[in-house]
Amino acid sequence: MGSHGATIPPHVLIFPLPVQGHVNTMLKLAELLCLSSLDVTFMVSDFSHSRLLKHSTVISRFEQYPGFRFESISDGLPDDHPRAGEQAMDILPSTKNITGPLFKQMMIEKNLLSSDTRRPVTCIIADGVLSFACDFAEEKGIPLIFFRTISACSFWAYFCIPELIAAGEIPLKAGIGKDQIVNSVPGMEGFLRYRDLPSFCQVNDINEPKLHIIESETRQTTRAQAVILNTFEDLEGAIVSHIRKHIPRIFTIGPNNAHLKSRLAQKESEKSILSSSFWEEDRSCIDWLNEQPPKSVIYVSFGSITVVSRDQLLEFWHGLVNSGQRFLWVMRPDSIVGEDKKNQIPVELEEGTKARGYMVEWAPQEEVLNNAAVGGFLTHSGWNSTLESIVAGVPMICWPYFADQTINSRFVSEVWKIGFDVKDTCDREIIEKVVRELIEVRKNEFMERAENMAKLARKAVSEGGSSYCNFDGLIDYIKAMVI
Ligand SMILES: O=c1ccn([C@@H]2O[C@H](COP(=O)(O)OP(=O)(O)O[C@H]3O[C@H](CO)[C@@H](O)[C@H](O)[C@H]3O)[C@@H](O)[C@H]2O)c(=O)[nH]1
Ligand SMILES: C[C@H]1CC[C@@H]2C(C(=O)O)=CO[C@@H](O)[C@@H]21
Repeated sequence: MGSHGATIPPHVLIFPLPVQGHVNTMLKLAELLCLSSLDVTFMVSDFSHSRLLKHSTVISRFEQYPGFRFESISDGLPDDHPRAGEQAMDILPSTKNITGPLFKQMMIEKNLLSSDTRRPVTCIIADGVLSFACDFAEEKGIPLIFFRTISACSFWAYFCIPELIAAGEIPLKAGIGKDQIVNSVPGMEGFLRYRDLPSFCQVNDINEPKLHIIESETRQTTRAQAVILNTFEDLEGAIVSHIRKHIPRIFTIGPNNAHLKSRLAQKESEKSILSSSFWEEDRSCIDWLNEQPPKSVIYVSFGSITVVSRDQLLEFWHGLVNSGQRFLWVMRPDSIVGEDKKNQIPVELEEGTKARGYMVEWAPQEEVLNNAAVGGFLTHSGWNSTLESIVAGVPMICWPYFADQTINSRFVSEVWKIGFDVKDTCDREIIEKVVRELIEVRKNEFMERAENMAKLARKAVSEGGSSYCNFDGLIDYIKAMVI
């Protein structure tokens, strides 16, 4: 680096779990760091990289930041692995056992990614479920910050797994139903039921590997110098204060999508939404939405991992059609599982869809949620979808599939009161009823609360807001790491 060393910025390596939701939010963090003139290397799996090259705008988007680079590495899974449904969890052992050693080898061979113009990595921001990155950082003396991409409420529930086990609250005792209130997660007494715990905690066998992987990854968060959470104080401050007793240095900087928008607006640079999709976005749905009345459409999407059986699909479909409301439904090509998936669709559903519905394989979701025609979101309660809906002021119907989603949905319905939680059922009568309630019967009440929450989210990421200030603090902290 020679005599210019002092002027060369810090170099941050960002390493997400290679899953759509994680990559989306960490790419937004990457752009935020680039806007603060830091050098950034984004480590992505070969599989995600090829998807991003094919379907997203990341390459053209990041061309404007000379300090940005991609590196790609194997996620340890075969190319034809579904990376969805039941098998989504395979990514944790595969990254630990295969990606971990490859990462170490790459970092050593590439001199910690240094070059004539770049410092060796000065700070690693790793996904909070990639503890192998922390092993490497400790060995080399590189500061490491964990970014756990889930909600604070789900992180805190995971953090309390040892207490939940010690209190005999997991696994569920024989003869006790899933509506049993759980008391070992401080701050959630009284409203958290067993069925709301993150799905990996709802085990029959205490030796279930999923439970222990997630417990171990979560507890190892304390090894980091600091932790980033994609949330904001007005939303989850009370829960974050419990976590701060164990991890004092937490930067709540979210919602990341709104934060990036706010900083870009200040710089008066590129204002469009960064697309980091692994699937081709079908923009025809925006034309369709533009022809619908204000707040009349229920948007349906279950994210990048959820799969449904044909029976479940038909229940949702009947419910939506019978509700008489308009709907835009994202049906990922790989999201229907089971032997009978090619069976014919009943005529009444085809007709109901032609009359009031529109289907795509993947949508520009943030743009959809911000379209004036959208009045509700039937979601799997992935954390990005939840925050994107909050920012857009769109109330939700939650049908959580797995992981953190089961607790996010409880917070949506019982704490923030901006939607319904229909977890564990998708009966057509229930779907029909909640869609009507959200879009018609109790529309004003839900809209008012959702719009208030959206205002708080925007305030958090505006100059002087909690997330805005915390992000400035994060940048100072990363700069102070460079000697
Ligand atoms: O048609 C679509 C559907 C989704 N998205 C985007 O894809 C992302 C999906 O993220 P998320 O809602 O978080 O769902 P998953 O992809 O399922 O996310 C995984 O990662 C999240 C963050 O850790 C967790 O909260 C989830 O439980 C986990 O399944 C969001 O940014 C959406 O805007 C699109 O752009 N178009
Ligand atoms: C595949 C799942 C393993 C854990 C990850 C996660 C988390 O707890 O950080 C949330 O949902 C999934 O994306 C990941």
